[in-house]
Amino acid sequence: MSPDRPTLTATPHNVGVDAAVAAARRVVTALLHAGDGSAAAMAEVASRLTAVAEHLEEHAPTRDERLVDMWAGEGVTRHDPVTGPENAVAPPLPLSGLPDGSIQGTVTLGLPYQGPPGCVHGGVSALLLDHTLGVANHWAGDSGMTGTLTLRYHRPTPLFEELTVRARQVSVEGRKIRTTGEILAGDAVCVSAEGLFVNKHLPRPR
Ligand SMILES: CCCCCCCC/C=C\CCCCCCCC(=O)SCCNC(=O)CCNC(=O)[C@H](O)C(C)(C)COP(=O)(O)OP(=O)(O)OC[C@H]1O[C@@H](n2cnc3c(N)ncnc32)[C@H](O)[C@@H]1OP(=O)(O)O
Repeated sequence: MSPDRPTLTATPHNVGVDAAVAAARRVVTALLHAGDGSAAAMAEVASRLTAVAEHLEEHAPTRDERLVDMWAGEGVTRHDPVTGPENAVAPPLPLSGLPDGSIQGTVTLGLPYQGPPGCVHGGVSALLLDHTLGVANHWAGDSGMTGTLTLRYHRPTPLFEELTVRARQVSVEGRKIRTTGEILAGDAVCVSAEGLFVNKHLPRPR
């Protein structure tokens, strides 16, 4: 972590659940690449993956216990579907704070996130931006829940290329927080977002 660019998201460890999740992401991507015409022994793959899922389910804590754990301490940034090293659905997108108060991260998305041919699904872009705007609010000090998120899709967002996702808080008036952000490929803005967040926080599970 560089001192003028603090990391705002959990750093993945190469052991424990983080390593297993990294492997699971590879499996999801590899299955999509393989497709139905693959020469891989899919019945055996399915059986081995089912055995893994059953092993995990058998040893998991209760859902209530897990929710408490997720919402305590550093856990808060470990499970979300955008940055979370414990969440195989997350690309993941690491985010850092910049000296000007904005935040930024880079990510390259593959086939699991495809919408139009060779391009990122618009809902996936919305997910990345909603979360990044939310983290920008935390970083700025006033945060809340998304009330309205307005997106403009300027040009198709490419898969397989490094994207920059960035956001900044623009204003706070009473409980209303305005935040903006973009997804860029190189210097070109692919998607821009304007969010109206309302300062409200649901209680954390205990
Ligand atoms: C130091 C290091 C820091 C870094 C650490 C990082 C840690 C990061 C950790 C974690 C990051 C998390 C990032 C998460 C990002 C994802 C966020 C989400 O996905 S949130 C889920 C989706 N959103 C919902 O489910 C909301 C559902 N809606 C509601 O609950 C309510 O409708 C809510 C809260 C939006 C408003 O309800 P009310 O009752 O509290 O508010 P009322 O009193 O009605 O309105 C207050 C003012 O806001 C306006 N307002 C209300 N709702 C609005 C809306 N939907 N759109 C626009 N304005 C709205 C109203 O017009 C009013 O304005 P007037 O004061 O009259 O000027």
